[in-house]
Amino acid sequence: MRAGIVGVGFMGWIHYLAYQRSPAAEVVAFCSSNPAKRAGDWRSIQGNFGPPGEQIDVSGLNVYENFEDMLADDSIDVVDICLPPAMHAEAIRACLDFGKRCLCEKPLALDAATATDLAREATAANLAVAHILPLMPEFKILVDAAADGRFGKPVAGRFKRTIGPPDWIPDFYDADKVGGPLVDLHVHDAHLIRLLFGMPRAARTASHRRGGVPKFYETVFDFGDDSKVVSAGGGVIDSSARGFTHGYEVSFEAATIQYEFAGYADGSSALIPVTIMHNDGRVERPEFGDGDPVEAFVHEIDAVAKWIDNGEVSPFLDPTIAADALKICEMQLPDAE
Ligand SMILES: NC(=O)C1=CN([C@@H]2O[C@H](COP(=O)(O)OP(=O)(O)OC[C@H]3O[C@@H](n4cnc5c(N)ncnc54)[C@H](OP(=O)(O)O)[C@@H]3O)[C@@H](O)[C@H]2O)C=CC1
Ligand SMILES: O=C1CO[C@H](CO)[C@@H](O)[C@@H]1O
Repeated sequence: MRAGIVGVGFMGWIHYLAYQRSPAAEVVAFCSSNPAKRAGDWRSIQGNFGPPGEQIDVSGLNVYENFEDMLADDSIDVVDICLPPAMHAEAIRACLDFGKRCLCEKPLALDAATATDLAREATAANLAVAHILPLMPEFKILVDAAADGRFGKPVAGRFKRTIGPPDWIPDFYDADKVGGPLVDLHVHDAHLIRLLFGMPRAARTASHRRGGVPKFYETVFDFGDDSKVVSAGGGVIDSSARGFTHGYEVSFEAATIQYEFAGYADGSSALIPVTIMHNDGRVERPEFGDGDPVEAFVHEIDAVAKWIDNGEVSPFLDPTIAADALKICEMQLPDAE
């Protein structure tokens, strides 16, 4: 599979690294508004995991300033959209108009209505959405276990995802540009909850807000009966000492799985490794390699290559489920109850 990346920022760089490692895919082109990046100087890129941006060799790549010029490049099988959230819908529609298939970073759009329209207009035949959690081994175990029933059905889940102030993201709390932490951050867990438990019918949320946009929240989801007890919380705390925390405790009928990772501004970190507490009292800690965060993106790119090369659509990349994740985020808004 031959890809062209648009938007050379944090995710553009991480996806680029994943293509270098993927046996099934390669980057053949990229599009950037920045002349230094077009010349291969990607050292200005900032992010919160993975290696820092580097000088890359652009000699074998088709480099574009104008997105439409890249869309007309016949050597590209898939356009990899790594633009900010507010630019996703227009970029996807431009790909569809040119008859190009695309992979778009999460969130699919800034609101559920636009996301639902996009999923309908595009379909899973020509649009994939890059929701990474189900491809991270620490989270994949949950979706795999729910799918194969090895521990019975999932019956309860508590999810957590919290960051320090994301000062590196302009307009973070602007509902028309990024959408704040529910749409940009919690959407990861909303997508996972949708995959594991199906669609909740409502939610009750308590939140601190900034300019009307939830900043820190706790939500309990309503699935219509008490057979599924699911909650999620997180957002932004006021301390830059926190880099990033995510984790969960998910109970299946026969076992409960726990995991949590926290990274701090001083470079330290804390980990509760994936721990399976079987109902019969056994404790199991499966091995998941060295925790290299780029590896999950290699799995993601490999899944996209299967889609492009064989038409095999992964449910993890399905735009309808990505749109459902945004519907869940909107259930959690203060005026949604
Ligand atoms: N899956 C995951 O774990 C993560 C996903 N994301 C998602 O990836 C997407 C991109 O986020 P991220 O890479 O962090 O963002 P960055 O700001 O780092 O990169 C976005 C890039 O888009 C290009 N761009 C073009 N026009 C604009 C504009 N008007 N304003 C800003 N950038 C513009 C720029 O690239 P250029 O200079 O080349 O034009 C910019 O570097 C978002 O949807 C985000 O939610 C983000 C982090 C983690
Ligand atoms: O996982 C992530 C860390 O936080 C960022 C800011 O909300 C998100 O964009 C990203 O998806």
